[in-house]
Amino acid sequence: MTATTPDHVPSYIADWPPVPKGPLPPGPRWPALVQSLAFMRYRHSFIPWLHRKYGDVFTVKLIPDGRQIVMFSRPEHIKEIFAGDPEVFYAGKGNAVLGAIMGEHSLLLVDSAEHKRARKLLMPAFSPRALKGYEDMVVDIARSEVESWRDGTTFRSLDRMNAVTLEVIMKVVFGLTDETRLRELRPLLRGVINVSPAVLIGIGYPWLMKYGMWKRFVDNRDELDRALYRLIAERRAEPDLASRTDVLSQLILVGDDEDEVPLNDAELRDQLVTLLLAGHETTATALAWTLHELGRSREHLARARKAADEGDDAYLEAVLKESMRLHPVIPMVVRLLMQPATIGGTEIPAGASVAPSIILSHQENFADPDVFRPARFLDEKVQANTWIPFGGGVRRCIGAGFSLMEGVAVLREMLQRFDVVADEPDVPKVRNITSVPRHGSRITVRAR
Ligand code: HEM
Repeated sequence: MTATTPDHVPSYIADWPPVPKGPLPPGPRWPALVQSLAFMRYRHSFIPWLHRKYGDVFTVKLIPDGRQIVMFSRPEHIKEIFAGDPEVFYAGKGNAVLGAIMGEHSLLLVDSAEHKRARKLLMPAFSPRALKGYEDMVVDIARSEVESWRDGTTFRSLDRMNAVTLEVIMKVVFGLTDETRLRELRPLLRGVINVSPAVLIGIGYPWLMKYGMWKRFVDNRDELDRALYRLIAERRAEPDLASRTDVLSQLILVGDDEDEVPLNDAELRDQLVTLLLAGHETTATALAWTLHELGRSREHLARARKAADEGDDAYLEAVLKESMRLHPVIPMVVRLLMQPATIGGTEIPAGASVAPSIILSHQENFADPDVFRPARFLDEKVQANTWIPFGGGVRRCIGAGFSLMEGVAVLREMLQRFDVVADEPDVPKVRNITSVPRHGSRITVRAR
């Protein structure tokens, strides 16, 4: 906390522009705390309700300081936001609450020149060529998961998909193969992943860190950091570094042959934790929703099974995309305005945020929005800036291609061996920032 920050203001918003006072698009007049609770807990009904009541552009006010977020859902508005000047449309500042976990260098948290540099250094590890290099490892992980399943068993697919995507992060992103190391890291990583919103909000008040769940969080994070710094030092010393195909090895090498300062240890640590938190539960959730949809329809299952048998990855990718449309994992994308900006003819003052609503865009901009129809991503032209599960512009999810590659590999391995049945409908529940299936997307698997 800075010397001038009063005690009741969390440190992560201390350097934000002041909360604007001028007129903004309409929205509820309730206290910020009430709006925040509705927004966080009931977003799948609250946001469509706001849209029905106030129209295409509306404003909500959130804690801790009653700051306004102006929500948009029309493609032409979303386009303007994604194309906005990154010096004005900040994405990182809005994620500052995650700083205590992800670290100050995290790609998700930085803006401006720092973001440009980090993004440039990380991009090669997510290029189509790099993704091809990871695929065999992902297939092995998916295969060994599926081989552990028994005919006729019923389980929460979300839990199994979380286990798969955590293995993928540890082996493909961190490049760990040694079972002892994996055993050491797994609980530390889970401790960071399972951090509760109360811990996150409390992190803005450093004096709290000596107590209870905050102390446990800080101790776990510090132990994880020590393990990660050891891993980075060992990897730097690996004689076969240049030929390794994991993400960490590529991040260590990048910049070496260019006019760019390579990532230092603290930056590498922050990007590893960021990739873990941004890539693990999101992909698992998307897969769990996909299994839910396939499990509910014999017709879609049969078509996807055929695609798995024939190696028709394009169809499996369309299944994933349609599932992510119908069940957005992340509800919205936020940009904090550092200067006033005009979106769709409305001037929004500096200090407010603008946010394309993924939930609304995926409903309002598609025909028969409640129907699960993967073919819309193959036979029909999807209009730009309507399907936005990965955000857009210079901040678009760097792991989008990675997660689709991973999702297709898991579906292919699974569907070649098992059919899935989902007996009960599932509904979204908010878990931190992701919208997971409330009942974990329970499925029964039947050997083919
Ligand atoms: C279904 C899976 C995923 C979903 C739905 C998802 C969604 C998103 C969204 C909405 C954003 C913000 C984009 C914006 O502000 O415009 C984002 C950013 C990001 N995602 Fe993902 N993501 C997924 C998987 C992954 C994976 C697998 C990784 C890495 C292994 C990853 C790493 C990141 C990073 C580092 C950013 C920050 C990018 C930046 O600010 O430049 N994500 N993701």
